[in-house]
Amino acid sequence: MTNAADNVVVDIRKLWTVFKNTDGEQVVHRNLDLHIERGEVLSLVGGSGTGKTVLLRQILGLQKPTKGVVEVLGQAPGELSAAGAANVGMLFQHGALFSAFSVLENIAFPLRELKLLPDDLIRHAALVKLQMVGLEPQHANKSPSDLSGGMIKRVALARALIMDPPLLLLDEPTAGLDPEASDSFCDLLRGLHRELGLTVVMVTHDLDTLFDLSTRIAVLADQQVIVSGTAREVIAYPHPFIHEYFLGGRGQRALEALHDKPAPRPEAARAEER
Ligand SMILES: Nc1ncnc2c1ncn2[C@@H]1O[C@H](COP(=O)(O)OP(=O)(O)OP(=O)(O)O)[C@@H](O)[C@H]1O
Repeated sequence: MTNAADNVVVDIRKLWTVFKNTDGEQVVHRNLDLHIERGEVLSLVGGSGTGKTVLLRQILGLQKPTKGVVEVLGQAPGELSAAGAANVGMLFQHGALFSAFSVLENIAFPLRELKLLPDDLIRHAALVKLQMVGLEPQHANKSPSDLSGGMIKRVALARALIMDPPLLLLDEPTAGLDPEASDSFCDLLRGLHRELGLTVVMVTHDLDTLFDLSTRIAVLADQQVIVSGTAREVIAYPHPFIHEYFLGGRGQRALEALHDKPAPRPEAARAEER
């Protein structure tokens, strides 16, 4: 029988994040707990400055907690070996492609940096990922400047997936995309989550993306996760931020769309039913 703890991909316990600035100390996270299980698409929402991006950076190992524990698959992310760092893929908000590199060189970059595989294998792996994100082989030699916003996101996603990470972090995945490109990128993410059995942690301000992809939503306010659950559970929680965020005009419109379709569910739960 599988122990519930074996399924925990991200384990955050009693996390404190404190920055020293000109006005003194700023406490961003106070005793924050968050556990994310295999197969979840966990979305972080919260007001500006509540520490969503800092939390993603801590899961990626780019920033250390002031106090407390952040573990990915049982290890502190900052202490992972180069091969262990392959456990986490990150899609940055603006794609963050290298402009001097071709599409294929961008996708291959993390694998090339590892210096473990010969060039032809790296090229093959990058071409597989190009196809996986819905791009054609003829896009391989293009420069990022020749691509649309939607295509840049796809290339950045292919690069984030090049090492086959079990955990994918998404920072505003649909920001800057028009509604059609945004829907199509959500469809791609949903398909990859299902097919690859990924665990996903996402920060988004876009309510359509939030409701479309999340299996669980965690709300950051008052330096903590004040509630986490399905969209319906979170919206029912009495807190001024939640009221303003979800029940304002924008939230109401997204909610009406939500009522028309079934809630997304974790891939792990679906797999157990098979
Ligand atoms: N390296 C740093 N040094 C000092 N302060 C920082 C640092 N990184 C983040 N902060 C501060 O921590 C707070 C949380 O930042 P963060 O970027 O995580 O917010 P956020 O929830 O992602 O906000 P937004 O939704 O506006 O992007 C902000 O007040 C920010 O100025």
